Amino acid sequence: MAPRPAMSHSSAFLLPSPSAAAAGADADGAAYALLVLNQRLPRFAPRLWDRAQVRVCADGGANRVFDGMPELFPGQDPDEVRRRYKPDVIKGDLDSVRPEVKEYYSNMGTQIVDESHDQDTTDLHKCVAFITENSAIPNKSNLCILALGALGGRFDHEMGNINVLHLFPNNRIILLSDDCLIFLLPRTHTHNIHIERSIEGPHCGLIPIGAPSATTTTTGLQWNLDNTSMSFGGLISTSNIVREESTVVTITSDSDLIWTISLRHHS
Ligand SMILES: Nc1ncnc2c1ncn2[C@@H]1O[C@H](COP(=O)(O)OP(=O)(O)OP(=O)(O)O)[C@@H](O)[C@H]1O
Ligand SMILES: Cc1ncc(C[n+]2csc(CCO)c2C)c(N)n1
Repeated sequence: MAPRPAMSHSSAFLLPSPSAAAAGADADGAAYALLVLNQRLPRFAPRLWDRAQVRVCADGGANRVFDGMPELFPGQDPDEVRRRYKPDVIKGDLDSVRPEVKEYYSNMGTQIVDESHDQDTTDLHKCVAFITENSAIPNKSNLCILALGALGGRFDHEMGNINVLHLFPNNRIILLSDDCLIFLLPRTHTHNIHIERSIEGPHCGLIPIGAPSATTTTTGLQWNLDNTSMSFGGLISTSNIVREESTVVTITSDSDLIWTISLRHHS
């Protein structure tokens, strides 16, 4: 295979360290946009909210912020918590956000974008397009979109969410739940995935969802691939494990692949 440029990946945005918490950017210069979907908020939602430079709710995701943020701070006044976590934008076909939630945030200055005329793209798709097309968002070339609540729910929604990764292969988008994260590894690059052992692993998978792969090569895994082909109906790499001594997993493939890794529950 022709040599290809390297792309680095890190889940350091999930670390509880205060040094990573400088609003909007981390040590590598990555900037974050937070996208809240219509599923229960993961426990680390407030941490990611504080680190993001823009916060967008996909339709019913606004209900989850309204109801869920106060639940994550049980000793505190719910309205005070809600004022701290005000979305910048609520966007979608707006058939799931409750009227009183829409009004509450609208009165606080949240931008409400009604796209109910478009019944051919999902709310996640609409929100990713909004972020990538919005010229007011700085650091776009380093921007990583973190989508909360994208996994572990209805299977059609999950597949729609994974399709969005394939629709925007040139944007960094990470789908998250309480249990795992996933992102796309474009075939144009070789990938160096830095493993944050305190928060992720060891279980992982490498899956050719969009198209079969004729050749994939990895290092750092218990079951590495060595110029191996993968396809549905043949081999796909599930229930793999990051080797104990590996700080980096490397992956090169002729096809776009999905990388997934488990999240640890104490983080
Ligand atoms: N159960 C779920 N599993 C995974 N993702 C979900 C789930 N529910 C919602 N989402 C995500 O949150 C976004 C907003 O959800 P919402 O329920 O507001 O959408 P919706 O378009 O009204 O869904 P539908 O009409 O298909 O039920 C969806 O586009 C999807 O990306
Ligand atoms: C072939 C086909 N299948 C399903 C839908 C329905 N759909 C897809 S995205 C969406 C919006 C959800 O907020 C809806 C209703 C369609 N349009 N075309």
